[in-house]
Amino acid sequence: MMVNWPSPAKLNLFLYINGRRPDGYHDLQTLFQFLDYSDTLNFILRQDQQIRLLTPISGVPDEQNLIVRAARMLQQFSDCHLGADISITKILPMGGGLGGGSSNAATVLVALNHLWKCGLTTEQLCKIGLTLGADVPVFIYGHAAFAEGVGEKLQPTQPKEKWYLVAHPGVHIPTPLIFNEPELVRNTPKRTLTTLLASPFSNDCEPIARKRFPEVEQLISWLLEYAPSRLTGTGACVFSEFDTQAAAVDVLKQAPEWLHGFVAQGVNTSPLQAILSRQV
Ligand SMILES: C[C@@](CO)(OP(=O)(O)O)[C@H](O)COP(=O)(O)OP(=O)(O)OC[C@H]1O[C@@H](n2ccc(N)nc2=O)[C@H](O)[C@@H]1O
Ligand SMILES: Nc1ncnc2c1ncn2[C@@H]1O[C@H](COP(=O)(O)OP(=O)(O)O)[C@@H](O)[C@H]1O
Repeated sequence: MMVNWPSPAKLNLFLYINGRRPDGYHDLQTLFQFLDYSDTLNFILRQDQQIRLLTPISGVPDEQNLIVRAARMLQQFSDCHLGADISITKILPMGGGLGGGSSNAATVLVALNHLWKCGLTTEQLCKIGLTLGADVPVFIYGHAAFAEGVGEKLQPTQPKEKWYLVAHPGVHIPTPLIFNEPELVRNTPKRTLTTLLASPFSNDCEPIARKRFPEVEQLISWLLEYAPSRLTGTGACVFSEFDTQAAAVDVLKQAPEWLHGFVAQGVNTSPLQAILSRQV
């Protein structure tokens, strides 16, 4: 039987930038939660070592696609002699701060580690994943988490599983553009998780995204009339939080034509984790 492997989105429920490291990367404190809204991957094993992506993603050459890169990395680190034909049904907007690319890489690492019987531990997979992107480890880890460092120091948490209206302003914000911005606040003091959870949540990247991208400003201003709303990651997506699905759907129904979005629930166990535990 062919198994569908989910590759969920994430939200950064809060994101604070505490400093810049000598290598140029930024030290963060962020709260990751998954969305029950996922791309879907399928794998057909090959007896040769070829990795083929049967459903190329427009604008992303296969050699740069995190799906292909993750599979090759796993082959290298596990000394595996098998290959795979991989296909993806993509529903997550790309470059939107929902972590779709990182999530795809994580699903490939977790699924092929299982299907190829490589036997790598979660820690080993996270180490490989981190070389592909700062957000990959949390998707492998599979639990909502408070993250520090560049996102690799993870501590499980249980934020409330609210309903979200997630909206895309239609602009692409490259992650490096935000991190290279001179006006970015980089000196938010580090706080304990207990303090952070008791304080109002915000995102240090949001003021820059709103200032540089009028579409983001327009979107957040509109949503704030209805519910608490923030940027996720470095953008460009914005999420509004609701206690019920009906309340979120209701606001989406009232939205102007230019607002493109979807409604999904925040979940503390990744849909990928849920499938994996059913496999073993
Ligand atoms: C900040 C977050 C929060 O989730 O933003 P989103 O990308 O999800 O919006 C992520 O950690 C992003 O992770 P990811 O998108 O994987 O970033 P990477 O590919 O590793 O890095 C892209 C570029 O962003 C900058 N970068 C990234 C992460 C970080 N902590 N500090 C940085 O300065 C670096 O210039 C790096 O070359
Ligand atoms: N499988 C993939 N899915 C999405 N994007 C990918 C993939 N492989 C490589 N990329 C590249 O990674 C970039 C960031 O994608 P994504 O992870 O969706 O955004 P973000 O990090 O903003 O949440 C894309 O613009 C694309 O060029």
